[in-house]
Amino acid sequence: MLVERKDLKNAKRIVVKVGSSTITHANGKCDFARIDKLARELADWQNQGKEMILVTSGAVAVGVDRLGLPEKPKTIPGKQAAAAVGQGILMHTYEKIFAEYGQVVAQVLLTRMETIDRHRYTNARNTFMELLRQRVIPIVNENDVVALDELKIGDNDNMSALVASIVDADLVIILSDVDGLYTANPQTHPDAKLVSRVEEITAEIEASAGGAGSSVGTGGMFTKIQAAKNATTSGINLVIASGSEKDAISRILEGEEVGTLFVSKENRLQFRKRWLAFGARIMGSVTVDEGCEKAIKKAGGCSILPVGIVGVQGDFEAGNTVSVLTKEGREIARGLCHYSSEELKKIIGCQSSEIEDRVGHKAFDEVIHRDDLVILN
Ligand SMILES: Nc1ncnc2c1ncn2[C@@H]1O[C@H](COP(=O)(O)OP(=O)(O)O)[C@@H](O)[C@H]1O
Ligand SMILES: N[C@@H](CCC(=O)OP(=O)(O)O)C(=O)O
Repeated sequence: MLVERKDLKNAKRIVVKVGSSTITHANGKCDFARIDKLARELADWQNQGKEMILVTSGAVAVGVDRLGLPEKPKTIPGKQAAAAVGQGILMHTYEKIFAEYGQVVAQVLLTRMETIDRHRYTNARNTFMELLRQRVIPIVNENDVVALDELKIGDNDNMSALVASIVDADLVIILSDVDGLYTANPQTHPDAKLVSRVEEITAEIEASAGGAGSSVGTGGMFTKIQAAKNATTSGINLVIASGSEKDAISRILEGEEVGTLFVSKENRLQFRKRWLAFGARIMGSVTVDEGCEKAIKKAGGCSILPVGIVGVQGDFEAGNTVSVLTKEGREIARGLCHYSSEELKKIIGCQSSEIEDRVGHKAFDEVIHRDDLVILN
């Protein structure tokens, strides 16, 4: 069933991305009024039980201003130095303003490594989940200071889709200096029309997306379309709207027709399970006993606990995908394993309460959580 605007009211976990142009004035100084409104809206929705995550750009722009540079540096070290200066100012500003609304925030700096390396991916996910559990709003940016060129995500539009997939968000809202996707770049085509709904990202839509419209923006509409593609394929809806539009976040979450909605086609769980079943690289296997086999196969399904495991094969890391085998060696399921093969060998057949003593830490009670488990026919 295709998503309608009113369905966005049900979004529980929401990633909001703001571009440099949204939170800074044209001269690169912080736009406090805008940041204040943003923080107030996010804190208010958080108070109503939603889980909000902010992805914010602006470190370079703010750093350029603080360093008194005439323009954005062209060299990588120049940009990294500006980001190092600006990121602190950005966080200081958010921390102060969110504190006024009684909202605790956390800085999360990510690089592309967190997508490539499943161990880091899992670690990042665990940290996000813990922050959300403690009702903290994570404030995310790329770790520009250390991200090397080839290991850079490069833009926060793609970062917002990535964060949404890491935390299994329901919705991404990208706030920009433009009020959505137009049929052509509105800066060069004044008669271009706003598109309010996109069900399929066609070649024509991709062609209509040009580069950054402002001197501080990075990817323009192009990277927003890339983000929309990633999010919607992963089963996550995405809206692009204007950061200067009054109460844009609230109006979107109330189901109003604001900006452009990119509709997710796939059911998120199905997509993840499909990926697990057919896309992921199988790095090893765990053998389970009959009781465990029955438990994971019954309707609703159970997670795999250490007590049901009788064997571990291969050499894999926490976060890798593994096969689940019967004692006869038949593959009955695949799933994302929370523990490495080395750790698993220490907890075979034991109670979850013993994990910490045997492994030295306990990230999860489950070896494979049922949400990360696909049962094969
Ligand atoms: N088809 C399009 N529809 C809307 N905006 C577009 C389109 N093609 C290019 N753009 C440009 O993309 C800009 C938004 O991207 P950008 O400047 O990077 O903002 P941000 O800092 O929010 O990421 C708009 O101001 C606009 O000039
Ligand atoms: N990480 C960079 C921003 C990169 C980026 O995507 O910028 P923007 O196009 O303004 O969202 C920074 O904080 O300056």
